[in-house]
Amino acid sequence: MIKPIVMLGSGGHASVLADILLQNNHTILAVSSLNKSSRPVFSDIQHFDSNEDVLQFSPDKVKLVNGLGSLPGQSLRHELFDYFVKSNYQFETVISQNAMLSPYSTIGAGSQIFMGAIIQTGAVIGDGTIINSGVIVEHDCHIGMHCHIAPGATICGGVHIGEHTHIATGANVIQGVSIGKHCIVAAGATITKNMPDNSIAYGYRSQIEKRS
Ligand SMILES: CC(=O)SCCNC(=O)CCNC(=O)[C@H](O)C(C)(C)COP(=O)(O)OP(=O)(O)OC[C@H]1O[C@@H](n2cnc3c(N)ncnc32)[C@H](O)[C@@H]1OP(=O)(O)O
Repeated sequence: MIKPIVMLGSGGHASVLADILLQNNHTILAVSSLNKSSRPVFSDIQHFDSNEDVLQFSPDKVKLVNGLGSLPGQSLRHELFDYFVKSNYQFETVISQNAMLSPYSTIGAGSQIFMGAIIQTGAVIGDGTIINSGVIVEHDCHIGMHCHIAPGATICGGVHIGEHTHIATGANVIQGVSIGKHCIVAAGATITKNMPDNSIAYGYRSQIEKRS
């Protein structure tokens, strides 16, 4: 049975998710966010102003969708994920009908694959990771949990990316590179060398630095 959805958050990221869910014929029972959204996609959906209100829905009866966006240095998104998983909730995996996924790719629980994304054969996407609009994840890439691959980034074949790493919009990562955990690849950067955990890289001929 397809369980109805409770959405956490109602900002821009949540609205894209709601759009995909409705196109995929899901029912969104409620949205939880501090302020009631004026976005049309949420207009007919019940609103709660606290995440505590979500607990009134039994974990057996609903699935959650993590509608919080993710930018470098922010941790609320995965903290919320961990809090609700500890309370026995499951997060729905959201995949746009307009994404192209190889049947030989593996998509982790609660991950989100947006319009125009391409995920090739042998690729593995970790739990809770966002593959945003127009991202290319080439064959045999391994992307860890709670990463965000932002719009238009290209990850070439066989790349490994550790958990909680942000690959910003328009970045390019060449084939075979390893990027550690908690890294940031800045918007438009080109990565040609391995990056250690907790490092950041900027620019066309990317300088890799320790994160402060
Ligand atoms: C649907 C959606 O919208 S999802 C959102 C997707 N968005 C992203 O992925 C963007 C993520 N953010 C980035 O990539 C940012 O560039 C970051 C986080 C890496 C850097 O941000 P900050 O550390 O705040 O840099 P800040 O804005 O303070 O700039 C510091 C300097 O670096 C420069 N700089 C910042 N980002 C970059 C970049 N990507 N490439 C080159 N230079 C940069 C700035 O111009 C500035 O230079 P200046 O000192 O000469 O003026």
